Amino acid sequence: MRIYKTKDYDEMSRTAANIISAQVILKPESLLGLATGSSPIGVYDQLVEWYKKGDLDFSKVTTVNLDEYKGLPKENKQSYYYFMHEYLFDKVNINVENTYLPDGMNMDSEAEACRYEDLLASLGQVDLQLLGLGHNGHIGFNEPGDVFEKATHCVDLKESTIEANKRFFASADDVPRQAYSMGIGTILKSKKLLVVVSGEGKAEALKNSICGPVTPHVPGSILQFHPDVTIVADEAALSKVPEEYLK
Ligand SMILES: N[C@@H]1[C@@H](O)[C@H](O)[C@@H](COP(=O)(O)O)O[C@@H]1O
Repeated sequence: MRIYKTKDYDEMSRTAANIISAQVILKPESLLGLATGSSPIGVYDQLVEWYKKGDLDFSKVTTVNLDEYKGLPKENKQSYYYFMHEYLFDKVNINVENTYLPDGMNMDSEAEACRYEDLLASLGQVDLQLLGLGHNGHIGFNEPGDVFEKATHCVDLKESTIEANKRFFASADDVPRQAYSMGIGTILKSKKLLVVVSGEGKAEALKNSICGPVTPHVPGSILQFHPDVTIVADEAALSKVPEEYLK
């Protein structure tokens, strides 16, 4: 596990964007795993800026997203489909036919989970998966629980996640109660994982993910078992991680 400590959110975003840029430059036909939430917005902004300068070409890139709210149509501004278009897909030269997310409007949970997992399998190994970390240690929408979910599944969101994400909605009542998410097993199949974490509010979850026991009660702790993980986090997020882990 490599850990890069940055001064703040902006430096975190630039550092992670550099890693993604290197991936796309070295392998233009990369399969990228993408994430949503406030953590990766700065990364996408930076990638768009470099694209506009002519430094990046996304024309051969394919993308898969970690998760999507169940029940939100694509045109809903809080859907992850909308988010990805707003922050990245509509701003770079990616072929949108090569961008994939779970279909939040498929109400048949089992069918949608199978469809997405099969689709992922058909696309092959993800070269680099970008991840954020939830306040309760979740990755994707894999909430703390008694088992690590292997494959894409429908998740009942925890109250703490609904609370954390309600800032994007008019009220907590508007936050969907369920979501589709890649499983922990799906995420671990990626060649590389790149995790961006910012702010004091994530310090406990990040410490538990890096230094704590590997347990499904802290889904992020599974990162310790992946052979190629890079964590880019700011000082505030790393404030509870002992120095010896940062060498
Ligand atoms: N499903 C997303 C996750 O993929 C994200 O990593 C997490 C953290 O979000 P944020 O970056 O906004 O703190 O929350 C959401 O629930």
